[in-house]
Amino acid sequence: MPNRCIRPGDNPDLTKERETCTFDTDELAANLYGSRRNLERRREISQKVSADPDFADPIPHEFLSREKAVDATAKKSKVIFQKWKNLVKPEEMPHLVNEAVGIQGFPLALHHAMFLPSLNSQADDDLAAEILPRAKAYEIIGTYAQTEMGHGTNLRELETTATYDKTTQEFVINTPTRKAMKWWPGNLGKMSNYAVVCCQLIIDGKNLGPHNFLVQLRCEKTHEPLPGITVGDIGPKIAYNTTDNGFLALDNVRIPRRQMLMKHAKVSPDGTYTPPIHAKLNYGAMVHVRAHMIYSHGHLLARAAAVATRYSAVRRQGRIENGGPEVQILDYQTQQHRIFPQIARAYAILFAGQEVRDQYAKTLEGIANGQADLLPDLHALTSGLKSVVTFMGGLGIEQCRMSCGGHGYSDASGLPKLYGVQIGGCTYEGENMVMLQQTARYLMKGVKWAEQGKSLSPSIAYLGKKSGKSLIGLKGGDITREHEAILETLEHTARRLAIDASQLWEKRIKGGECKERAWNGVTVEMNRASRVYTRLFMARSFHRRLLSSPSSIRSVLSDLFSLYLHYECVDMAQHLLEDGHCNGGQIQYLKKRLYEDLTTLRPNAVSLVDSFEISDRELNSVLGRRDGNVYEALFQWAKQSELNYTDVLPAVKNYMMPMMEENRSKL
Ligand SMILES: CCCCCCCCCCCCCCC/C=C/C(=O)SCCNC(=O)CCNC(=O)[C@H](O)C(C)(C)COP(=O)(O)OP(=O)(O)OC[C@H]1O[C@@H](n2cnc3c(N)ncnc32)[C@H](O)[C@@H]1OP(=O)(O)O
Ligand SMILES: Cc1cc2nc3c(=O)[nH]c(=O)nc-3n(C[C@H](O)[C@H](O)[C@H](O)COP(=O)(O)OP(=O)(O)OC[C@H]3O[C@@H](n4cnc5c(N)ncnc54)[C@H](O)[C@@H]3O)c2cc1C
Repeated sequence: MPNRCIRPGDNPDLTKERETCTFDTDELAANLYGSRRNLERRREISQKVSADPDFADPIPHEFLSREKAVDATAKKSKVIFQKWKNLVKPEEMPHLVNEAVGIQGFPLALHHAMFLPSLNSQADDDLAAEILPRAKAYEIIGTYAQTEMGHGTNLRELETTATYDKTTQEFVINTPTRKAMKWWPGNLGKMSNYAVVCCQLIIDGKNLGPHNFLVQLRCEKTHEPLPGITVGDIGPKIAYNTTDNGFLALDNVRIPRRQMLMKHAKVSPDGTYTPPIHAKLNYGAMVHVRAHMIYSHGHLLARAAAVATRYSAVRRQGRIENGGPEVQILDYQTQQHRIFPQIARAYAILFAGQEVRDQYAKTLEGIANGQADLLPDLHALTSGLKSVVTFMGGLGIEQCRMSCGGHGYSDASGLPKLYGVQIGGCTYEGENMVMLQQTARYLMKGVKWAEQGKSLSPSIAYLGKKSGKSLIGLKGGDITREHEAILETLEHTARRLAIDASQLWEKRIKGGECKERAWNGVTVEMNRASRVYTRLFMARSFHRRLLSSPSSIRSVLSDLFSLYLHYECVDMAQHLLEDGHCNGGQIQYLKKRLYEDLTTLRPNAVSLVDSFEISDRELNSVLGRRDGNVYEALFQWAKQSELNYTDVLPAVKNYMMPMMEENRSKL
């Protein structure tokens, strides 16, 4: 079967891997990206970006100072949003940005991820008509400023105020304390001249909670901060260092009434407040990013898996049999056990990410027609997915990094940067432990609805089912039946954990604790239930994709799905065993199946990561390059280090040489 990545001059070990491929890599890539046409467009964009001299990097970003890297990124962003803007469709933009600029952020990241979505979904028609065309034409750059130095998670306690002044029909935006300064918003520090700012809405002394307001921060001509505005960059971070995450203080800055985002909640000129149809529609920009970040985080893990798999195919170290040749490290079972589950999880996350994006689009449609009934389900699902996927991705990338040995620690591998970017997602858009509790709240309601025989939405329909005994290992050799047996066991476990957590909570309440304190006493169990609910959704989503896949890739996807299920179950063995639903023998069976899966997938491992269709430029990894010629490339990469510009560094001349000289003269 053809792996279409083979080229003359490639590392022979990698070519051999590609020759053992049992499926059509283009078929799988087309399935992953939605169609042949999408795949071709993806390639076209990659090729055109590589050929465009405006995107050329004289030296890799890794060797640039932060300021120079920000500069290079801004320069390329201008090219994207002027020269390229009309050459790509909106849905192709993330790929173009990844190819051209990389993953550490760019001046318009928050403009796209949150500023435009907030305005689109929350500004009323008048404000939208005025500001959206300007924002879409990049006449202005905006961001989303919500988090403060003192509060990020607990939005109800944000301190920035927007006090309505009826006499002038203006809001007065104010930062009352040091810790009320906005802190963290991406592109706030230096790039944006506007922001959607989240403030407590105060009318006649009454606090009506967090609402969003459009605030101009900088002069459109000079880009200097406007009077009353203190704004700047918060400094270097683990990653995202080409993003100017910023601080902002507002000193009684006045804005017209109509700059409140009033599509849902409204304030009339006389100060009458009309609440939205759903209390949390103001939080819409966060739901937007949570719904989209699942897919982009799947891609980060896919990159790490691609680097680790390809490198492990070209790296030879040690022998499995005495007297045999040095083996490809990919032949070690431990290496396969480290890397193959990351390939499977990356596919699983990408599939789930695509489903949740569709669900988000349907929910938005409903809201546009005045119906927010799909929102609670979406909020629970995106909160759970966001938490599980970012944590899984971080662990996975770190496994991939370690699996590359010493070279994985070098920036040349691209893996440290991937890890830094990925783990940001555990924190932004709601800290993971907090968001899992949002999911748990929904599950607790679901448990009650199921007890009352009420109808349940598809994502929690399992709460209303009855458990049979686990058929894992008992259904014979049919792989389809085995998949179903495992999915049923996962359903049982997710249901059991939710019911157990609900009972623990109730017990504490009956014991005299108030609901909230009782909740805090069971949150570890609540979050467990949320994670398994989410992992069940991911498994179901992968299964749906397998069942709808064309026959040409069904077999390899089925192998991958088997590995995914067996790995997840072994990873969650404690939960499967805890209530006796599964026994020790069944866990042993799952482990045996997992080890078999590693062997089954081995000949297709490189081809499975080739189907992620990540160009060398986008991958930005010396170890993961498609041709596998890593050793020469490593040397060429290191030569670019600024420490190598001279043979004798000033640091050596000024300090080390005199020290050695002094010590020698003492002898
Ligand atoms: C060109 C390229 C374009 C690409 C676009 C895609 C980009 C993707 C990549 C992105 C790049 C990276 C960008 C990173 C940017 C990062 C930005 C940020 O981090 S912005 C700040 C994010 N901050 C947070 O997420 C704060 C977390 N906290 C909260 O969300 C809330 O405080 C809370 C939900 C934890 C609690 O809120 P609270 O008001 O106190 O509510 P309750 O807990 O009491 O809940 C009451 C009720 O409401 C429901 N609820 C809560 N939130 C929502 C919601 N968002 N939607 C629907 N429903 C919600 C909750 O479930 C309760 O329901 P109930 O029925 O009563 O149980
Ligand atoms: C890379 C990056 C980009 C960001 N971009 C933006 C942006 O563009 N715009 C913006 O507004 N913000 C942004 N943020 C801020 C981000 O949204 C917040 O940092 C995040 O929501 C977490 O809030 P926090 O910092 O207040 O954490 P805290 O809430 O202080 O968390 C600290 C600890 O307390 C725990 N904790 C807090 N509350 C609870 C609870 N109720 N139950 C149990 N445990 C709890 C948490 O689990 C965590 O362990 C960004 C942050 C990062 C890292």
